[in-house]
Amino acid sequence: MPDPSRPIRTAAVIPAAGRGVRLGPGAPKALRTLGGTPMLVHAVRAMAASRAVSLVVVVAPPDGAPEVRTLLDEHSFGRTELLVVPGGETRQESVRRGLDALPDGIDVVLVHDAARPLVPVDTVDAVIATVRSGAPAVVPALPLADTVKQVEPRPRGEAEPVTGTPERALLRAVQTPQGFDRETLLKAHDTVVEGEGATDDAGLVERLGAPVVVVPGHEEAFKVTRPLDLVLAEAVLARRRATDGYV
Ligand SMILES: Nc1ccn([C@@H]2O[C@H](COP(=O)(O)OP(=O)(O)OP(=O)(O)O)[C@@H](O)[C@H]2O)c(=O)n1
Ligand SMILES: C[C@](O)(CO)[C@H](O)COP(=O)(O)O
Repeated sequence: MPDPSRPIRTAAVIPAAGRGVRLGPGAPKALRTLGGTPMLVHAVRAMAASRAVSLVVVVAPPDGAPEVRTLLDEHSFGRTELLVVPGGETRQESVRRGLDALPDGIDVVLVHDAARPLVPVDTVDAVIATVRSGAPAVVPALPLADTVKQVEPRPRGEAEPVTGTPERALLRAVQTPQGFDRETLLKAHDTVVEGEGATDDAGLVERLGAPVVVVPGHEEAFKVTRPLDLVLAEAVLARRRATDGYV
């Protein structure tokens, strides 16, 4: 039985073990710089900016945990505690390793892509507040600007037959941090096996049949995936530095 007088503790797991193949050749994506600072450092700062987040678990490239620890030790994240663990071959495996490192006493868990370095703190806080108010799984998301077609996939270069057009007003593009009641997220990772097609943590929870809710996301929480995203991220960061004194 949970002790109602114990304060709710929130931790963030940051999967940062991806290679960044779509960004092109270079260092692992999380270690590439944005305005001279590694993307991962921006992502950790974004989580530490929330007063609710007391611990950040960074999931480093599988053979790079000591280097990532050294890099993070060169920066200050206020009172937020940091752990660094090695990641796995897939995002799901990397998140699982981060969850395994969580100490007792954490009730709410955020999972946040290192590849979304510029998520504003208001979005982080809105996700946490919604989990704390009783929702077991919360995702920030935005309506789509484009119409979406379902297709029969064909090899690259071949025309793909369209099989349907989902109603756009019912669709949302999902971002991170996604927020969870810890037990729900652990159960989802324990239950849903890799390869069942979940591309995010909320997708694992959906497969349990547990409710997932959406709160408004933010345009600046976009994922740095392709080279053009890096151009946009540099521009957003330069504007923040010029107008908000952001580091
Ligand atoms: N084995 C993996 C794969 C991905 N990630 C992390 O999951 C997040 C979202 O993944 P994505 O943007 O797809 O990153 P990459 O896998 O690095 O990109 P790509 O698919 O282009 O290689 C990133 O922060 C990435 O570091 C991870 O921790 N472990
Ligand atoms: C978790 C995520 O960022 C939500 O949009 C996304 O699903 C990650 O996908 P990726 O292909 O692993 O980047």
